[in-house]
Amino acid sequence: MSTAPQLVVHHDKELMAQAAAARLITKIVDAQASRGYASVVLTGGRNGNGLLAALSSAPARDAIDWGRLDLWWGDERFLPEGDPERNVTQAREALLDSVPLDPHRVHAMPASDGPYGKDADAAAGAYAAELAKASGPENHGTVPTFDVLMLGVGPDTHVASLFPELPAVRETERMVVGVHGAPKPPPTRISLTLPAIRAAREVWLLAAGEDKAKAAAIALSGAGEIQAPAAGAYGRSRTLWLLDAPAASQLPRSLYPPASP
Ligand SMILES: O=C1O[C@H](COP(=O)(O)O)[C@@H](O)[C@H](O)[C@H]1O
Repeated sequence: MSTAPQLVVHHDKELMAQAAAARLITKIVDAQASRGYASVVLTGGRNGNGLLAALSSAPARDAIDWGRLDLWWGDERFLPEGDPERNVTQAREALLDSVPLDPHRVHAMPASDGPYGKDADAAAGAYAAELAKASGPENHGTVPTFDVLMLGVGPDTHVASLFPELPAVRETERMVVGVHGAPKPPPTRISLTLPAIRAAREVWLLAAGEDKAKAAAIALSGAGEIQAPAAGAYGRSRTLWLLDAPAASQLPRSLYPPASP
């Protein structure tokens, strides 16, 4: 069942990143207190990396027990290990290299020079198997019930590597797929599918900057998920759109009324 999107609009992207980082710290600490561990799905892109950089400089970051945190990725650009355009490389630079994570709990998606070579579909299958292995009886299927799954929203409404109208956004069975012919470079990618995204307790969509305004307005105005993949991303218990004012500037007034005088 879909959860209705809730919106939080911050003044600018720096404030949005800091507030989202603080929100994430609280979620992780709460999950670790109640269950012993937390699981988070990271996103690439400017907004996702901005959040990680803000988390890196947040004084409260050490409230997290980094050794009991599982990290997964929503998508990856299928490039060689260490390529500066890989989402995991950027996440390592922004935060991961500076905190004491358990390497066994950092589940990066395969690289194009890894065990599956250039076969993105085989690499996607392997990641699906890794997710299935981590999914216990308390979960709902072949992916763990992530505490928080974050998604950057592209200017074309793509989320993860689910681009409008491409086969990956139509996938209903597989949890992870190889993506071919993506309109944003690189063309070959690996992505969680909408059914995998919807396994998360909370899905947070991050949209900052004027170039995201149209995408946010389309996705939040009843568009279909094939044409606007962001419209199909929701969590089991919460769907949260975290925006800055420029990204919220084209939202219908019913969703984001002007501030009271
Ligand atoms: O290529 C990607 O783009 C999206 C959005 O990135 P942004 O820079 O426009 O915020 C990102 O969410 C995705 O993970 C990434 O692979």
